[in-house]
Amino acid sequence: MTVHPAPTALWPAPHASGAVDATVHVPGSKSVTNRALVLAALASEPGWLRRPLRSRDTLLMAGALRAMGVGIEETVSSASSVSGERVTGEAWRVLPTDLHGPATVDVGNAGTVMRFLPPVAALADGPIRFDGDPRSYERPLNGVIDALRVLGARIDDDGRGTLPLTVHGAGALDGGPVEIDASSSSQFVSALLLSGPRFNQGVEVRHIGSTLPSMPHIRMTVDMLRAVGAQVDTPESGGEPNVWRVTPGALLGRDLTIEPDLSNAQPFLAAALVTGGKVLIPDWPARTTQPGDRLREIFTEMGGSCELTDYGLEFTGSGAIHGIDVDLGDVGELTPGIAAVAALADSPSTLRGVAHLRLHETDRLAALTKEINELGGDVTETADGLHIRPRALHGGVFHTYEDHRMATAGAIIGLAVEGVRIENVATTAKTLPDFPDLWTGMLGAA
Ligand SMILES: O=C(O)C1=C[C@@H](OP(=O)(O)O)[C@@H](O)[C@H](O)C1
Ligand SMILES: C=C(OP(=O)(O)O)C(=O)O
Repeated sequence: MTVHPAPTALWPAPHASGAVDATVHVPGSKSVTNRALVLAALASEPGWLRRPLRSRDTLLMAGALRAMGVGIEETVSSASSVSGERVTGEAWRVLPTDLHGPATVDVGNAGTVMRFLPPVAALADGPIRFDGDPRSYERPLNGVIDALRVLGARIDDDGRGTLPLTVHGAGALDGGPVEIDASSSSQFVSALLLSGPRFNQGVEVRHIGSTLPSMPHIRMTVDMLRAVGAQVDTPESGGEPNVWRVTPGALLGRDLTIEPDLSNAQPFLAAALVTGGKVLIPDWPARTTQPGDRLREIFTEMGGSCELTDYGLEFTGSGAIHGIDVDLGDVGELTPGIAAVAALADSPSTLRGVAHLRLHETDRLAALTKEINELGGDVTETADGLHIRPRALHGGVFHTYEDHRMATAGAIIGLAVEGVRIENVATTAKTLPDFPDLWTGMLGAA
């Protein structure tokens, strides 16, 4: 069993003594696993998730669905990997049921749980109370709460548009058309679409805000809905801009093998870039809606090169790291890792389009600025991102603010800067509990 440091412990981030050369098996995608759990729970027949991510966010999702009556059995099974190999791993069998309360849901600080489940709870029979970490009280939920009320749900909250709240499920929801401003989180749109097939009239979601972040995650929702038999009309399929329509209907139970989490592959690819080494990520999908796929292009522009084969993605650093000017609005969750690499580059970087990161696990723009600058860096916040002017950095404590991606960003810097100590590396358990072991394993292989 892996022993992780106590939450407040300082983890000495390993310094790379040479170029890394490693194969890293990255566990399943958080975003795919949590969507697959919701869709399987709403289906009209049992389904399978193979190689699901087992982390805090996905266990909270599974726990919440179980609390509403869904059966989720954890077994070990054999399945085909993306590259066609037979691999043995965990599998979850999901047994849908009539959802019911009373139940209490702990969302932790998982955006996917706090946004995707209130619409599910509206379909349950009985009260479902939602609560979570202190930070979950600060993350916006108004888009989901207001929309559900328009669609016919009864919700008790304290009027701030955040947790805690109770959804008084009536066993069914009218559904129909609704307008929302999803500029603070794409998860508002995904949440309403995922449960939409089970609403009496389906749902028509019209986004009326100025910007809409994380479009690949909305495409992931649409693709996964279609894969379980839902009919979804989107702007991309000839519909109106910013309007998504889901037709009411039963969902199929599927047998789904979960892709590796490409955003969690980021620190390992960054290690190849920073050390001028080589990292192979098996099972990188040839086609995916995961935002992490953009790393092939972004990290290539920053100095690396990559080759996608049937086996996976091989990423090679050249020894040089270049700055970048990039809009990350579509792929905001990649920002901390890109900022870390940019702080080590040979030219300045501008990261744009990510104002909504101030409402993520922590205010990521403030946290990255403070922590990189405390190591001697020169980062300034802009209205919608960061300016990063690389400078020689020194060791010190890198605080993580209970944000998994801050911890992995600090580890990237630690590869190149001696004496970086990460506060609470255990926070990576949100999506990648094995991070410390995978990281030292990668370096041990160097
Ligand atoms: O739907 C999803 O699975 C996610 C959507 C994005 O949220 P935002 O649109 O709130 O950034 C992303 O940052 C988050 O990590 C996962
Ligand atoms: C923003 C993130 O998570 P969440 O699903 O909690 O929004 C993230 O993982 O970077």
